[in-house]
Amino acid sequence: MGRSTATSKAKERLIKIVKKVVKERQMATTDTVRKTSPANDAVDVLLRDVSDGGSSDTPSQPLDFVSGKIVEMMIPGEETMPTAMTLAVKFLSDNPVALAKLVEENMEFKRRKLESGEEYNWSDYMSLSFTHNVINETLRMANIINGVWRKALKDVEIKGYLIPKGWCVLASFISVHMDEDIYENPYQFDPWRWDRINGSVNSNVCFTPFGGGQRLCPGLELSKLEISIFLHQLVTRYSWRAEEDKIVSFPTVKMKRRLPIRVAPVERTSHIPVEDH
Ligand code: HEM
Repeated sequence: MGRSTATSKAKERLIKIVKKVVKERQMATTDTVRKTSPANDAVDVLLRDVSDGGSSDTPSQPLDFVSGKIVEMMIPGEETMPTAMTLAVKFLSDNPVALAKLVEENMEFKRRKLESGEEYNWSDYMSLSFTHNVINETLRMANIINGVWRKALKDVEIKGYLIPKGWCVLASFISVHMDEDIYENPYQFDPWRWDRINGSVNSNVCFTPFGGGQRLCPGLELSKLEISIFLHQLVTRYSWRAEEDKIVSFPTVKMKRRLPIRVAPVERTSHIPVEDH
C-alpha cells in the first residue's frame, strides 16, 4: 500500500473516531445549556458556534464540520508539539545553568500561587519571562518546520530579483534562525539572548518558527502555552537524567533515539542556586 493511501485511510479512521466523540458530546447537552454554560474545550466552542447558526458560513452538516475542524487542529500539532517538548528537554539537559534558572523561576511562581491559593491565570503565564526565553530559544534552535515552499502564481520581483511565474521558492527559516549576523553564536543554546535582543531583532522577519503572513500558524499561542505548562510541571515536580542522543535535522527534526530520559519525582523545598550569567 502506498504511503498516501495508508495516510488517507488513517485519516478516515481518525475522523470516524472524532465524529463519535463529537456526536456523544452533542447528544449529552442541549443547545440552551451549551449557550449558557462556560465552554471547556474546542469541541464545546465549535458546537456552540454551529448551534448559534446565523452566520453566512453555517455548515449544513454540523457534525462533519466540527469533526473536520478538530482533526485539522490535531494533525499539525501531533508531531510538532512532542518534538518541541523533547528538544526543550534536550537543550536543558545539556545546559544546567539555564535549567537551574528555569527551575528557580517556576518554583518561585508555584510557591507564590500555593501561598495565595489563587489559580494559575494568563497574566501569571505572561510574567514567566525566563520560561518564555527558553521556549523562544528552543523554537529558534529546533527549527521544527525548517522552511516553507511558495509557488509564484505570476511574475514577482523582490528586491531586484525576478521570480518567474510557476517557480517555487523555499523560505528557509533555519537559514535565518542560524544566521550569525542576526544571532550571536547561533549554535549555542542561550535563553538570555532574548533579554539582550529585546526588540532589536525584527521578529516578523528574523524569528518565524510559526511562519508568517496569511498562513501564520493558528496554533502559535496554544503551542507556547502547552510547552510552558509541560515545562512548569516537569521542572517543579521531577528531576531527570537524559541518555546520550543526537538531534537529526533532515528531512524533519527528531532525536535519533527519541531521547530516553529517567524521571524521578522531587520534593523541592528551597531555591536552587543559580550562577550569574
Ligand atoms: C511547536 C509547534 C508548531 C510549530 C513549530 C508550527 C509551525 C507551523 C508553520 C511554520 C506553519 C506555516 C506553514 C506554511 O506557511 O505553509 C503552520 C501552519 C499551521 N499550523 Fe502550526 N505549528 C505548531 C503547532 C501547531 C498546533 C498545536 C496546531 C493546532 C492546534 C497547529 C495548526 C496549524 C494549522 C491549521 C496550520 C495551517 C494554517 C494555514 O495553512 O493557513 N500548529 N504551523
